[in-house]
Amino acid sequence: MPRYLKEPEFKHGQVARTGVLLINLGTPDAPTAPAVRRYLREFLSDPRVVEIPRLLWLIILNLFVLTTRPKQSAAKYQLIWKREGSPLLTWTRKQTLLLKGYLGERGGEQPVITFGMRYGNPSIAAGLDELKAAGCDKILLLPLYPQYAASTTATACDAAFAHLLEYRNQPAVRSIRSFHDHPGYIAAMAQQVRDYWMNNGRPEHFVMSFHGLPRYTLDRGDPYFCHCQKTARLLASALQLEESEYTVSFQSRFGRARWLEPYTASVLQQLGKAGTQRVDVFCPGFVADCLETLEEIAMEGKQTFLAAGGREYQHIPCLNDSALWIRALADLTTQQLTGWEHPLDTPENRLEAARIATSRSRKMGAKQ
Ligand SMILES: C=CC1=C(C)c2cc3[nH]c(cc4nc(cc5[nH]c(cc1n2)c(C)c5CCC(=O)O)C(CCC(=O)O)=C4C)c(C)c3C=C
Ligand SMILES: [Fe+2]
Ligand SMILES: [Fe+2]
Repeated sequence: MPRYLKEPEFKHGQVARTGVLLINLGTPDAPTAPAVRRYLREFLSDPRVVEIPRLLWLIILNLFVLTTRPKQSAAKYQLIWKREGSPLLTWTRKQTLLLKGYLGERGGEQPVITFGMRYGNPSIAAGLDELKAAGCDKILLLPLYPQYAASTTATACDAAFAHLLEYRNQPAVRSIRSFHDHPGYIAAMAQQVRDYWMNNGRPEHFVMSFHGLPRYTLDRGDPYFCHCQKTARLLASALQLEESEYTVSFQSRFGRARWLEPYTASVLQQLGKAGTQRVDVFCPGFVADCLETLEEIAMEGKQTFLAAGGREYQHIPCLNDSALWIRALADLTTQQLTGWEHPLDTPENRLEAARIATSRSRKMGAKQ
């Protein structure tokens, strides 16, 4: 039964607020095979992620993928797991706290900020419930994927909208579709890379590696590939790189189908074979370091490049908690919230709400 049939949700005297829900992919609860299996089951059962005929895929998923991959992936997660937990979760939590602090420093009315994960914990539903309990009647969804893909951004919004089916008193909702060309995001990445080069010297070749997608997504109209190319072009231009000095590639291929090309592993192999002295790899599509950057790029990528004959390999960390990135997040948020005032959010109504709240708490106090 939908929850709204059971619960009256209208609270008299509650002051309306604005909420921001940061959303990321999610990660297993522990680096163990059972926890990774639970996570992969939820992730890979999403029809937005694997678009092959349902029945066929559920058979493959249950008979082959979930019987072998959890153990292999858990071993990889063990290599990158931190004392506080999964890097993706800890960075997302830190970004949320820093954004709160940053907006707090700007003064004025502050939105309520929290985060939710599309798969695993804490969920998008829990994040929305938290915002609702705080009295938010306007909610901004901010999926932390710079480039739009149906398998990431769209499914994150789907999950949020699906949870709203449970509410009687729904908030107004806005969502950020992509920020692949946002000047603040590009500037933050350019600074991150420049700082790295200042401390560690410059490479002979620079690789920008994005998460891959099946090639059919491009044919079906997903803008992801084009968003990645635009991000790469803007970042290369901010770094004043010539076209011959960098390569754009796609990592994390899953399954046997053709994915977006060139594949990062092939690019690293070719660069190694060509005797490149030093390659630096940066992952603009990930705003937080995670399994795909810390294991696949920093560890596996290095092995691939060195085994092919390359000399030196560096993985440049993702934006994580860098100052310009938190500022970019604050700008993205503020730009969306500006001009979204509630028509009834007048000083008179706020005063009225405060009066109701005060008289109610006085009555409660008298009872005790
Ligand atoms: C940044 C954008 C991402 C896109 C686009 C994306 C598409 C996509 N991914 C898979 C399969 C897997 N991805 C896995 C991990 C993973 N993927 C992203 C981001 C994107 N995925 C992140 C941030 C992570 C890391 C999560 C973490 O816990 O650190 C995994 C799980 C690990 C493994 O077993 O390899 C799978 C599987 C598909 C099929 C897909 C698009 C169709
Ligand atoms: Fe992925
Ligand atoms: Fe991977």
